[in-house]
Amino acid sequence: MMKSSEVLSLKQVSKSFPATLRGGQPIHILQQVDLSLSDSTSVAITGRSGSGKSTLLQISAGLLSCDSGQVIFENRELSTLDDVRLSMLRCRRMGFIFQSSLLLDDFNALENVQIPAMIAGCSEKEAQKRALNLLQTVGLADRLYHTSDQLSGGERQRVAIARALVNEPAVIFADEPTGSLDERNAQLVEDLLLNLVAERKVALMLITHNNVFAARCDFVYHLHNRNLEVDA
Ligand SMILES: Nc1ncnc2c1ncn2[C@@H]1O[C@H](COP(=O)(O)OP(=O)(O)OP(=O)(O)O)[C@@H](O)[C@H]1O
Repeated sequence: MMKSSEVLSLKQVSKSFPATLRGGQPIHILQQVDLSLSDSTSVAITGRSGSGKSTLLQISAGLLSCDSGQVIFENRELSTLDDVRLSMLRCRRMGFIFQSSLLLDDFNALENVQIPAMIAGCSEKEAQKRALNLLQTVGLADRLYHTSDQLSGGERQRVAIARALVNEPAVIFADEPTGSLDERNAQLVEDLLLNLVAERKVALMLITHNNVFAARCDFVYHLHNRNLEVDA
């Protein structure tokens, strides 16, 4: 078996949000959280609504800063990077999938996948080649020229998966990727994501309320009382 290497590591990460009401107390969301994520590995984070799952994902991706602790991504501590470097790192090394696919309305499926590759520095030809290949992988070879409004919810989410992979990221952050899908499409997206982790040696951080999907991941953590507990 091939040895996997660490892609992302959180060390003693804490985060509070300031009180929104005058005189109120800050809300402590995360307290000294440790987490490690390696390539070809999937980690699911579950927890009740408001427990801090999305906050944890945003901190892991450098979209939000933590109050204390370290977030180390491919040997770089995110807090040491300026906004431009952080954006380039996100664009080139991280893929994102959210509950809603967030496709660009004025562009077709092929362009939606191709554009992030061009932003990352690929030539138009190379970007199109990658996009075509990925859209075939997610079963959308016959939907290349459909715009967002001409695609079903499940198809849009599969375009979002192809888009997340186009720059060959080290990690995919998926926040409730099946949350708005019916059972059949959710199953399709689950299978696709987990197969891609194995095939493309990518790491997956999955936030989900779906315990069955979570249980298919290599590790399952439950966010409770501001920290991660191993799900028994
Ligand atoms: N910018 C902010 N300012 C103040 N409070 C915030 C902010 N962002 C999130 N929160 C609060 O932090 C808590 C955790 O939010 P978060 O979105 O991380 O939870 P979650 O576990 O992902 O929830 P859900 O499952 O409902 O999506 C919530 O109580 C939320 O109201």
